[in-house]
Amino acid sequence: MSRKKTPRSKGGGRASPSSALPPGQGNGGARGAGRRLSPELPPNGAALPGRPSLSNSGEFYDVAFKVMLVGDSGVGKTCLLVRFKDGAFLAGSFISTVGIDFRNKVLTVDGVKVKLQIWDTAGQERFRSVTHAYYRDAHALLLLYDVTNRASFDNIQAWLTEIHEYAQQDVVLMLLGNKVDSTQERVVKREDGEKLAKEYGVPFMETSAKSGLNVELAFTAIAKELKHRSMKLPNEPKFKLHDYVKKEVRGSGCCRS
Ligand SMILES: Nc1nc2c(ncn2[C@@H]2O[C@H](COP(=O)(O)OP(=O)(O)OP(=O)(O)O)[C@@H](O)[C@H]2O)c(=O)[nH]1
Repeated sequence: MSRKKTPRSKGGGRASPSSALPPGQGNGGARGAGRRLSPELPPNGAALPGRPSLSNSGEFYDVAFKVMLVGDSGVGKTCLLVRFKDGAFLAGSFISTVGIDFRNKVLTVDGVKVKLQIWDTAGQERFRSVTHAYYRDAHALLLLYDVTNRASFDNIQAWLTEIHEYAQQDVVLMLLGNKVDSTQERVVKREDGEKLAKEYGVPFMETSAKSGLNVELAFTAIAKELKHRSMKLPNEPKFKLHDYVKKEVRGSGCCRS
């Protein structure tokens, strides 16, 4: 993914929220004005039962969901996505996202191929009107703050207000405190994040796009929840996202990076 994320430079046009791509052509950013997303992502996220689709990376998937990364500028949304998608960390000078961009990744969840179409939004205020339009189609939102930036944590309430205003009522939401590798610069305690998450009833974990801590877990947990919601078998026990996160989450500890 290019660090300079302008709608034009990413491939010739910002994707419209109501625009669309044919099944299996969604990878690689908000390209191709006029192509629509909706056929690929039905409202409940499920693909047609028994008819796996083929993503443009050549991978088959059974269900597809749209996930959005939101939070203040600089909290690490792009880096989190790049870490998850490519296993790499974007170090160096910070170039802010312009508008919105996306990447696809197919995960196997309990034997089911789940495609996540992950939208990376610009955190800067001036792009809010662009990103608001995308909330309504999102099945899940990962809301990030930066543990080294108090303001990004204080702004979480405002983000939640925005989410309640623009996203679907049943959207899957998770709060992430990113950059926990920066132990010296940390100003937001883990307990503060936990308390806020509890107050709003959302699952919480701390992450590091730099070290990779809990990055895979955050996306896997979301994928599991969405898959269980859309494909629950009659006798299957209900998947409990909060419990799963609590059980699986790894602390940053002193030396894990
Ligand atoms: N130490 C550390 N730095 C990080 C981490 N994640 C991101 N960064 C750095 O933080 C800066 C901002 O990261 P981005 O991923 O571009 O932030 P963003 O949230 O996408 O910002 P916008 O595009 O403006 O919304 C970059 O310099 C990254 O290298 C992390 O986990 N640890």
